Amino acid sequence: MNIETIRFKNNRLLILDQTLLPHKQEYRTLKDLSQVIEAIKSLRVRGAPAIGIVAAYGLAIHALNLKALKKLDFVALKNAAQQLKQARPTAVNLKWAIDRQMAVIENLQNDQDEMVSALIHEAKTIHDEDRETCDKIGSYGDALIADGFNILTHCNTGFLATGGIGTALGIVYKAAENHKKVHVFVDETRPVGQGARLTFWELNQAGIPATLITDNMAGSLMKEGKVDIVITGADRIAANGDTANKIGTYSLAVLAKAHNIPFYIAAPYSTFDLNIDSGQQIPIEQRPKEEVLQFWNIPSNDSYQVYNPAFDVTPGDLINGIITEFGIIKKPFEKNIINVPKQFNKGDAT
Ligand SMILES: CSC[C@H]1O[C@H](OP(=O)(O)O)[C@H](O)[C@@H]1O
Repeated sequence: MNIETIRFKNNRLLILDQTLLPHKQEYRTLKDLSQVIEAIKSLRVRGAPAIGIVAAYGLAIHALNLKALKKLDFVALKNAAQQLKQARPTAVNLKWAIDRQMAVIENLQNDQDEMVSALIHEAKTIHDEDRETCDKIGSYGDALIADGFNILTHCNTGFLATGGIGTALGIVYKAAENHKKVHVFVDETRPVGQGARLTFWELNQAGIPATLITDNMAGSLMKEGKVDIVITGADRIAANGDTANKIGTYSLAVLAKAHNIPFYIAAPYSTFDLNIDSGQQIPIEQRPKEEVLQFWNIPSNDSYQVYNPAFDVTPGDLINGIITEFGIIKKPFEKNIINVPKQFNKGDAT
């Protein structure tokens, strides 16, 4: 796939504007901090790893702009970092990437040029690492995919959501690359339609067989025995394996359990938040009511009640395993998640 989701060249940050897909492929230059924050909030760029990467570049762009105005100092960058972290509360990759950026300039506060080049370099490193991480997740996850499998997935977890081939969808790409005949049931993923607009588009671009379904069809497909495995992405994973992901993921996990279908999460280790013990502590983003109303062309009204959480939390006991760049983490998650970097050497997928 040679479509670039995020491009940083000659100190310019461009993103493929995902709010226009699949109808238009248009790049948008993000020239300053407010444009980066707007792009993240409005889902022009979205997907846990992708928003972390763009936020990291965004802080570097902000440092360049401040330097040109002779206003660059550590405190100004700390304020900007806080604003970026608040752009979307659930995906921990955003906080993780920004904290990484702030850590690299912690001891460079007296040298503006050093701070700028360190921020640019670290953002590029985060981007390159994610590209490699996606490849590893794809390879480990491919071990779960048999020839002829029907895979059901939710939301978008492909190259549009990451710095590489993707997480859950990256596994589909790897399986296809390894000449496995796979087919994907794509949940449309209301209300924003990341599945219908983005995943369905990615898979058709790649020539991988895909069938678009509405979210309420998943259960009957499973009952008819048409789904071999469910794999989704994640936005934040607690130390006990409880996982926040796009709204509707929990329903899929319950349905998969009821039909004895394997349910896996695919995510980079940067999506784990070991500061929280369980999913109850994961902040869930509440999004504007208009996202639901506009689908039916219902004009917004202050008196209308609309419930629109962007994510839900799937308890670890409904998850068969978590596919990461270190391998597939199995239960007991409480024990195995914290030991991941030590426990898994390359190729130790279990
Ligand atoms: C690899 S992307 C992870 C995650 O991000 C998406 O959320 P959003 O489209 O709101 O950014 C979705 O939950 C994906 O599973």
